[in-house]
Amino acid sequence: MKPMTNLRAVIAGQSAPPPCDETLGVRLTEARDGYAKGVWTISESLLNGNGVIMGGFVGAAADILMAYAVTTLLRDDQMHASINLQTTFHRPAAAGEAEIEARVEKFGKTVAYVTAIVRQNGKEVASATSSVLIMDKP
Ligand SMILES: CC(C)(COP(=O)(O)OP(=O)(O)OC[C@H]1O[C@@H](n2cnc3c(N)ncnc32)[C@H](O)[C@@H]1OP(=O)(O)O)[C@@H](O)C(=O)NCCC(=O)NCCSC(=O)Cc1ccccc1
Repeated sequence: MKPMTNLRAVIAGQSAPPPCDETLGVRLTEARDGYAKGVWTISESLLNGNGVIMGGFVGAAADILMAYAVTTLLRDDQMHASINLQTTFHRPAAAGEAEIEARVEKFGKTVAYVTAIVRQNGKEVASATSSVLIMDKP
């Protein structure tokens, strides 16, 4: 495995984001108290055969913001991993800009329950839920 990126350092502006953020075009704009917000610049390279954005990429973008929301509540000696991800596609997403907001709904000792909403042109494009395992760093 490659070295880990410390998401707390990313939030603090002290580290570059992990490669997946750049690959997908997701940029964190705010993260605090179990909440994270970001802008997703959606490339045409993510279009599917129907001419809309492939649903898996929409879920992945939401997953990225949910990770930042959880990170705001972690101790420095903790890390996390998503253990499931469910995305509902309310409208097709198009190439261009979208906004993503993520919230930790419940932060337990070992599992956090997180939701996210993806909006484009002021309309809800997708909503996502995820359970996230909280672990001690090795
Ligand atoms: C169509 C339906 C599933 C159901 O709609 P209904 O319950 O009948 O509701 P309604 O008709 O009210 O429509 C709701 C809103 O949607 C809008 N709209 C609809 N169609 C289009 C359109 N063509 N283009 C633009 N907009 C369209 C429509 O104007 C309305 O918007 P509005 O309220 O006026 O602003 C809708 O929820 C939807 O498109 N969800 C997203 C599904 C999605 O993107 N999935 C992920 C990608 S699939 C994948 O990756 C797998 C794959 C891989 C490879 C190859 C192939 C597949």
